[in-house]
Amino acid sequence: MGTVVDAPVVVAEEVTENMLGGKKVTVVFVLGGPGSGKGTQCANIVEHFGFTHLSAGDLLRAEIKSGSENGTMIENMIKEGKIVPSEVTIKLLQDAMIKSENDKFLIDGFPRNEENRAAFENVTISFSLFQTKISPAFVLFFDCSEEEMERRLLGRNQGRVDDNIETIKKRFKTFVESSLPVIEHYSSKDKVKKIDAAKPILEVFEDVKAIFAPYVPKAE
Ligand SMILES: Nc1ncnc2c1ncn2[C@@H]1O[C@H](COP(=O)(O)OP(=O)(O)OP(=O)(O)O)[C@@H](O)[C@H]1O
Ligand SMILES: O=c1ccn([C@@H]2O[C@H](COP(=O)(O)O)[C@@H](O)[C@H]2O)c(=O)[nH]1
Repeated sequence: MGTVVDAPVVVAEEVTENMLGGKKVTVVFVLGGPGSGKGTQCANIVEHFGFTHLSAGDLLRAEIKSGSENGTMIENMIKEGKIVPSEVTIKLLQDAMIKSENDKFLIDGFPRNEENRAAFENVTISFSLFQTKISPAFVLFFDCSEEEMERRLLGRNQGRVDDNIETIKKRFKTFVESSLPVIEHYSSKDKVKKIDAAKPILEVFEDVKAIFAPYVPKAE
């Protein structure tokens, strides 16, 4: 039998807030039901306010395409409207944030349940003798009726495996049971900015613009 050696204890000199890959990051969570218009509005925010858009769903779909060992599991979860284990999604998000040269991120469609939220906020990222925790500046919540969201998803026509009525119903159920509690959590901390997402795209963006006004990029 070999000798058992304890893992070295690394004592962090400092625990910082929202430091990642040597930069101070601003994170906005973009939440709302399936088809509420999160991706559409994130594209507008990127263009006007210089954020980088990280869609958790897009990262998971890219992971399937890449032939990763998690691909089949992720695809099955998406087809069932279920939530992929936190560690998989958080690793994809963190890697994308570290790789990016930007320091302002829209995290779209995550956290999807309380476990996602706690895992993301409690994860301690260590580099050198520093440790960091990341929490959102605020949560942008797109509020829309299921009737309208269903109409939009059935008309989206992007060939997604989950834009069929059977999976859409499951996604709505997951949203109500698992994702709304996340929004309630941040609401209790006064961090939620709610948008009426049933309005036409340009009108929704007018409301979004008012919220992002403090983030206008500096002129070069
Ligand atoms: N305000 C709006 N009014 C009408 N149609 C909209 C509006 N916003 C988005 N759409 C359309 O609805 C569909 C879904 O929008 P989008 O993909 O932005 O939603 P999402 O919330 O990101 O969805 P998912 O969570 O499924 O990825 C798209 O076809 C989009 O063009
Ligand atoms: O954090 C996440 C984000 C997404 N999923 C799974 O992907 C699909 C599609 O997500 P969209 O945001 O609509 O692109 C979603 O229904 C989940 O199955 C996830 O598990 N975790």
